Amino acid sequence: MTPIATTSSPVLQTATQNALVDALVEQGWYVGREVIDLELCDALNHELLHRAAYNKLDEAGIGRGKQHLLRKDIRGDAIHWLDRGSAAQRRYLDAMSELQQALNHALFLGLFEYEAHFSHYPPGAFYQRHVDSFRGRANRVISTVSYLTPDWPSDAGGEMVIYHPDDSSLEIARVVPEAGTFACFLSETIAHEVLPTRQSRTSIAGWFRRNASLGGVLDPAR
Ligand SMILES: O=C(O)CCC(=O)C(=O)O
Ligand SMILES: [Fe+2]
Repeated sequence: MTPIATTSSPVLQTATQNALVDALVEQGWYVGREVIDLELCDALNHELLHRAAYNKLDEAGIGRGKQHLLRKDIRGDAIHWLDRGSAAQRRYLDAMSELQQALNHALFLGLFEYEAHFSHYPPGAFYQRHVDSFRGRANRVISTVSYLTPDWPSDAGGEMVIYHPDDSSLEIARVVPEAGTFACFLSETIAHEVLPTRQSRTSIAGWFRRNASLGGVLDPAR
């Protein structure tokens, strides 16, 4: 009889974590293909598509707290914040907290929290060029994106463009949003955008944060 496996394979291999840390230090960004466990991507993808089909997503906006605005001309995705509500979410968030420890250990970043949301971009949706954190209010320190759609066709659009940290008009990478691919970059310095997608596009965007609360004013996560 085959013994039943008691441990599942790691979501992010140690070698991947090491390569990621090196790339962040050297260039401020990392992209790896086939690095997130595909079974996990599949489970997360189904959860997100189910929510999309039953209208259980919120239209995404820009800005946080009281400055939150809906701007379809800037971003067209619909989201759901991860809440540990499924085994797949828990496995993903546990892997991100392992990555948080590795980043803190190697880079002394003092990251203390991770927030993440599912994103569904319907056909035609995009997210214009932006940075995820504003200088001087560096609560979001490192951005992560995991892609969930299997077999992304080469003519489907929806790539994430990464721009040069010193020249935000200079394109340095184009990331195909295919299941298994994981991207990670410095939230304050790396501008990026999502090109218009021609088919439904699924992902999880997340941020390792530092606490930026000042003078007793609570810094809202969202
Ligand atoms: O989905 C992506 O490729 C990037 C999404 C993004 O930039 C964001 O949600 O801030
Ligand atoms: Fe972003």
